[in-house]
Amino acid sequence: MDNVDSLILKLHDVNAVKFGEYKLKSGMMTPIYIDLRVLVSYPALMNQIASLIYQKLQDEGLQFDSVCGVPYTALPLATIICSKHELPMLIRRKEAKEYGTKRMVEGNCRDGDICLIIEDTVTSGTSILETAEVLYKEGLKVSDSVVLMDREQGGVEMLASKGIRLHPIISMFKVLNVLQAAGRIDTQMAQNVHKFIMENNTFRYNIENGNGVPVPKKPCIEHTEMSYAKRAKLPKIHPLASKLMNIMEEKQSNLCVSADVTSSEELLELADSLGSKICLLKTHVDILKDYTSEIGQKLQAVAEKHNFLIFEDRKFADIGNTVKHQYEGGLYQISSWSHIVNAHAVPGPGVVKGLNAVGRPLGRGCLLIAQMSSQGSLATGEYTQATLRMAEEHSDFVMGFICGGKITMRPEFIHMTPGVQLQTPGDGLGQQYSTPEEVIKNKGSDVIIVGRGILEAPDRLKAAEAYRKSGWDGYTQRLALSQQ
Ligand SMILES: O=c1ccn([C@@H]2O[C@H](COP(=O)(O)O)[C@@H](O)[C@H]2O)c(=O)[nH]1
Repeated sequence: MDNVDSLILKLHDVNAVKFGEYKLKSGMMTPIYIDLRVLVSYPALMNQIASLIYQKLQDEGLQFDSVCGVPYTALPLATIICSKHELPMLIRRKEAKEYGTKRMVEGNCRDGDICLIIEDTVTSGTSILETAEVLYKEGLKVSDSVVLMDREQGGVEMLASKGIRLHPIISMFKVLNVLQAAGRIDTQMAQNVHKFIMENNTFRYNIENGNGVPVPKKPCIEHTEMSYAKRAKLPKIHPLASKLMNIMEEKQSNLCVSADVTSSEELLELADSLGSKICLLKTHVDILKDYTSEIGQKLQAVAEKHNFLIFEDRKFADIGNTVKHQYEGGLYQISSWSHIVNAHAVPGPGVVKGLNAVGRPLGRGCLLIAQMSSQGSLATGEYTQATLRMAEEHSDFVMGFICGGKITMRPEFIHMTPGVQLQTPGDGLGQQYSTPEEVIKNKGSDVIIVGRGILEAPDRLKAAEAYRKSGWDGYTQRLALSQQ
């Protein structure tokens, strides 16, 4: 068990994480409450948390002149860190003294100094912002803040809109997964809390200017549709998802061609001839009868020429150590040429950790298979929900999903849907088809994955254009509908 997992269990033991009906600072009722004020009674826990926070600011390479803990819970944590590592500390007063200097900040500081803010729990981010505003009045700058628990309800986005990067250590989804895995809460409870978090974001994006406006008093449950271009700029988006969304907007294409051909020559020819119509090319490299190691490099050159990304549909599904080898080595050396790969969630988070170890240093991304297009697929219901939680916990590498339609309201994740054809309902082998309009406009997916609808057409280029147009029309209509 890693450090964070054991900490979550200890926090649950001391009642710092509780389930029930509680009221937040904003007035919002919540089924999960994080109460870290009890920590002062547990010095060993205080030290463990202070070490984790210090580790985080080291890992992120944060530069600062002083540290300030948001009063009151984070104050002793900041004190432990500053005392142990001999860092200058500032104390923000909550109320001015009636006498003496009447300063709101205690400690020595110079104009222009950078102050790092430490917080215990973030919901909307307003407590950190209030502290930053007091520090600004003293001439200090605040660019970063580290928080132990992020309730994932819009704090990161709200602070980013005010120029403060928030670095969370533990997400609410991590808490739910660890407690569920340890049998401390049941699936029903995990699902209820998950749903509450997803539906109660305190930050609403302003469609007009792409900036956000905090709405701390009123939960935002009506999720407005954002353009791919706006989503590409979100602070928590995976860099590859951002790149893909920019490509989609630029080429007006949400079409991924599934290049299920068996000769390398045909694969390269297909990539080159359809390149201008697509945002993504999906491969099954193991069906090529004549694969050689140059194919990957040649495909990359075509991808650069036409500005699309490559997605090897490898569907990894083994333990972390094995998928690491499968991704990096063997005949295909997939990590060296494919921007995106996908994985089943069935082995548990180890599969993502293994792929992450190879792919993240190379700037690669991963899609989790949350649902499948084939008849009788077992990837439904609780499995899909658990996949979603796994993605949320590993969003530094997981950029989205293979799914039948939108499965999360989080705009950072990209949804890609296979089983798309304009005419046929199925292929007699279990494949089930929907139209681009159904998938993009009605079901809220982002990318259509089309294989035989294009490959078996008499004129592949003409067919690709028909699918591109149909997918793009679905998207523009969806945007228009959400703004009515
Ligand atoms: O659920 C899934 C996951 C992946 N696929 C893949 O997409 C293409 C679909 O090809 P069509 O010719 O358009 O049916 C194919 O490569 C599958 O392996 C899927 O269909 N469903």
